[in-house]
Amino acid sequence: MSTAKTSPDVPQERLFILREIFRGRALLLVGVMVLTLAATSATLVLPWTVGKLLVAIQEEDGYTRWTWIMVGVGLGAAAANAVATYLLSRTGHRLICDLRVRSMHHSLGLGLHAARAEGTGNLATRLTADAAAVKSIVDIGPIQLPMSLITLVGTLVIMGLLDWQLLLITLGAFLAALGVIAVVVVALRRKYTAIQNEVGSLTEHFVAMMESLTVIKAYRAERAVSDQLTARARQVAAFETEASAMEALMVPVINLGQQIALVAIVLGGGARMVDGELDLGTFVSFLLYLFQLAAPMVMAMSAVTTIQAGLVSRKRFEDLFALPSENPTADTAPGAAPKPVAGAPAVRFDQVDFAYGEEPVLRQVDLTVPATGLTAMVGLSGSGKSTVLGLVERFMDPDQGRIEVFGRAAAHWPLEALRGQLAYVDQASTLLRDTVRHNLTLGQDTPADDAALLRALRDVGLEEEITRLPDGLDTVLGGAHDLSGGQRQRLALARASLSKAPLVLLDEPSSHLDSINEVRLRRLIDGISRDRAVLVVAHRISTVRHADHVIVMDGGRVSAQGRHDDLMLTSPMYAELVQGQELGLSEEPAADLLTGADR
Ligand SMILES: Nc1ncnc2c1ncn2[C@@H]1O[C@H](COP(=O)(O)OP(=O)(O)OP(=O)(O)O)[C@@H](O)[C@H]1O
Repeated sequence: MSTAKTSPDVPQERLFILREIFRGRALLLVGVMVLTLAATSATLVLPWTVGKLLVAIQEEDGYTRWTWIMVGVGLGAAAANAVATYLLSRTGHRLICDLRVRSMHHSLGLGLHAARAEGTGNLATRLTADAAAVKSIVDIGPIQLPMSLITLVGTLVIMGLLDWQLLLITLGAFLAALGVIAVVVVALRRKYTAIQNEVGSLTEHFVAMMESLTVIKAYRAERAVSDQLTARARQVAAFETEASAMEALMVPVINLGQQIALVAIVLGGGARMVDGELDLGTFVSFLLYLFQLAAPMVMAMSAVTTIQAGLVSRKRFEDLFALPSENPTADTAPGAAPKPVAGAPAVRFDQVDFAYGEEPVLRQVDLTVPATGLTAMVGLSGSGKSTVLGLVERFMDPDQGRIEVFGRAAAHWPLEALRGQLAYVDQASTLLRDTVRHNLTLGQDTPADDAALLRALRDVGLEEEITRLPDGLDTVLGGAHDLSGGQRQRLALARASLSKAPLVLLDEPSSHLDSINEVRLRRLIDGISRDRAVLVVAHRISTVRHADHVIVMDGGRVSAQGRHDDLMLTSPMYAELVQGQELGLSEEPAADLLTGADR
């Protein structure tokens, strides 16, 4: 089955943020809870101590003691709150670091199709905006929310104990406000989802455009591209403004509820005080609790809205982790030794069909690449040549048919072992933004020494150019010291030549090479193919003329296979390709230009 178009039913793993941060840290959880409770209790007790202080002042007895108690309670609450917040924040940073590491690890393990579909920018947003939003759940969830809820409930209980009739009046005044807030919270969740998706999409587009900066500048498209990005940024801003409008409703609605309650209580409570049913201390304490009621409500509301945004980001992490990774040991028979079968061809395709989407790209492809020697694959652009290489690498799996690598079904090779048999130069000659040395030794268990690296560079005519770089082999490529297209291609070839892999896959390795370097390349390939298999995709017939075996692709099918001379007689398609190429080419275009040393 093709991994390109199917998304297997991967059970979505829930990410329990709080469970993750407290896993194995029970003591920390207990500590945070005790501190939070202490801070909340102190806040709750404070207005009661004010009442006591008032009475003490009235009775001129013990007010110094109550003043000290008030100061102690206030300082204690502040200290407990600060320590709990610090402990939690420190743990939160660890969680975010773990989440980032897990995201990067999972992104690197994704199949190529899934990674491309998700998009670089969108994946990068997980490390930035999404991680920050999840962190806010940690900062707020275990402290601000419980503290505000405990304070709220505790305040209501104390108010009820002070005077239940006044409490009923208070609740009535706040009821309508809470109804409005519930509706707003639900709507906000939807808005935050839209915002975070749109931010991911904006980042994705921005990264893609920055990667195409050369072309954008060459075609003076900065304004047009900037307009496109601006439209997306405005869409984000529009969503954010709508969310802000909803958030802005919350505090005034709570304040309105509080003011209505205040008027009702001053009227009701005042009348009862005049009648002597209510003493001054209780009335003042009740009023203080009423004023204190709005703060935990606002705190709880702001915690709920921030947590909503964090939960949307948590879902985005869950979605990422649910994307299927490449299966490193798909279908591997237990105990199967990942070794090539002696005497088997390097590659064999048997009736292979493949499609990236609906439209078939390869149809009933049968081909063989011998275990040693040079096999060339030719065909018009879009005929499926790179797709064949991608299937050998198992970047995708075929829809139908069987692919064997060194005598074993590709699907039965553990992925690492399979790719250990292959050296690959992709069409873009991709290099890492890293040193020349790391680029050359990529994937080598024991990195080759400098002498071997320089020899490989000499073989592709790059030794002098690399040693001239400011840090030689340790120069970082891609920043201030970039290479030309042809130099990149030659460096990628040197990397492949340094690999000990028994099968070398080259996707148009000469497209950027001048005639001198093309001759060098041909010699390099001849050398490698003496005792290994080389499968080269090439448009230049000069590269394939000497091949031991030629595969001709046409519209996703193998139209012919054989030696050059035979194909010239039997394959009109091949003959046409060769004639088209020969118009402007001599047999050995620039062999004479090579210096004695090069030869
Ligand atoms: N990642 C992809 N997603 C969808 N379709 C793709 C993808 N890669 C290639 N194709 C399509 O598959 C077909 C074969 O592409 P492929 O790159 O294998 O051809 P090719 O023979 O190597 O072409 P060229 O010589 O131009 O490099 C083309 O029609 C192409 O549009």
